[in-house]
Parts: sequence; C-alpha cells; structure tokens
Amino acid sequence: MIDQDFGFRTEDWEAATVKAVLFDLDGTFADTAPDLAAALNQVRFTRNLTPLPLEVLRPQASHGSAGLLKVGMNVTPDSPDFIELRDIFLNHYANNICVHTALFEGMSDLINELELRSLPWGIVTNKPHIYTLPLMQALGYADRAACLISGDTCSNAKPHPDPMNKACEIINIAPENCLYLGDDVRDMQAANAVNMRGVIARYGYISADAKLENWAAHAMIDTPLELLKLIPL
Ligand SMILES: O=C(O)COP(=O)(O)O
Repeated sequence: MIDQDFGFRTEDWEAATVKAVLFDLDGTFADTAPDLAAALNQVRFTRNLTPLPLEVLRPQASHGSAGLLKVGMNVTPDSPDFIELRDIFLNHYANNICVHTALFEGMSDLINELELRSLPWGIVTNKPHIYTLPLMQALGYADRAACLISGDTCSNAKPHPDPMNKACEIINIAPENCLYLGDDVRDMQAANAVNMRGVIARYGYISADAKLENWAAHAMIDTPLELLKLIPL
C-alpha cells in the first residue's frame, strides 16, 4: 500500500525502526543556493557579464561548482578556462560561505525534536570538507551533528555507497535503521545502495522536469518537519 500523502510503502514502514537521520547538505539541510549563486555571479562579473537571477541558478545548486559553471558560464571541466573560472568561484565562495545561507524553515525544529528523542543525526554531502566544516560551524550545527561526511571523506562520493557506509560506521547504526533526506537522484541511489531508506526533500533544488517517481525513494516530503511523520514515537 502506498501512502497518498508521502508515497511510502506502509508495510515496510511498520516493520522499520528509525534510529538515526542523515541529511544531504545543499538544498536539504541548508539553503546554500544564494551564496553559491553569488559566487557564480562573481565569476560573471569578472567577465563583464550581468548577474543571473537566483531562480535560474537554484536548480543547479546541488551540483557544486561544475553544475553552476555549466549553467552560468557554459563551461565544462574540459573547457580551457574551466580551472581559472572555478578558482574564482571557489575563492569567492570560501570567503563568503555563510552570508545568506540559512537552514530551511522548520529544519532547526526538526533537529531539536530529533535530539529530544535522542536520535542521532548527521550530514552526508558531496561538498568538499574545506567548505562543509566552516559552513556547519557558521550555522552553529557542526558540534551537534553525530557525523559530517563530505565529498572527499571517502575515496568515492555519492551516488557511491561509501559515504553512507562511513556515516553508519561513525554513528554505529545500521543503514536499514537510518533515513536519508536528500534532494538529488544520486542521494536516493546512494541510500538504496546500502539498503537505507531515502526520502526526497521536495523543497530542495529540484529541476522542474525531474521525474521524482523514478528516483526509487521511500518517501517524499515538502517541509523538513514532515519527516517526523515517518518517525513514529
Ligand atoms: O557541493 C556539492 O557537490 C553538492 O552537495 P550536496 O551533496 O550537499 O548536495
């Protein structure tokens, strides 16, 4: 049976125990798009191009510097000036990592509730650790997270299962007892690869043409607090 509101399989759910929650960072835990867009627009500024609106850049914000440079500068890692443009982007981002970035509305209440229930939570992101750590510190959540797994913590990043396994190893909880909230298909692929239940954050950086029904997710939610409906007391 599929739950009409959330699309999860009720019989799976009834048999499951959630002991921890893991989050993707960009577009799931925090709304990083404004600062990522500012970094991209700084690149455009250096090339005498007008800024692009946030709405154009937002759907790419889960795809890191390469995704933003593709849509904002029409370059790929093979382009001759890619490295130079990426360095301008990353330099600006590193120096302005938490100017406009904030947790999505309801996320701090969700984290408070998880902690109240003694459920450990952590981050599994593809963001390199030199950005993940200062961002989580600036947001005030670095010390509260049970794990911070970045794109370069393991030799492989999502959708490879390594980061998910690493998170489970650190928090000492089996993947099948974790929920993973993310806003990209690779998040669901990584979760599924370790038998963890992936939940789509529909409020995240999802393109209008994304076929979420093909992402093989356990559930979809429209606000962070809806996740609590998947974690009965
Ligand atoms: O910076 C990236 O590559 C994306 O990061 P995410 O995995 O938190 O969406």
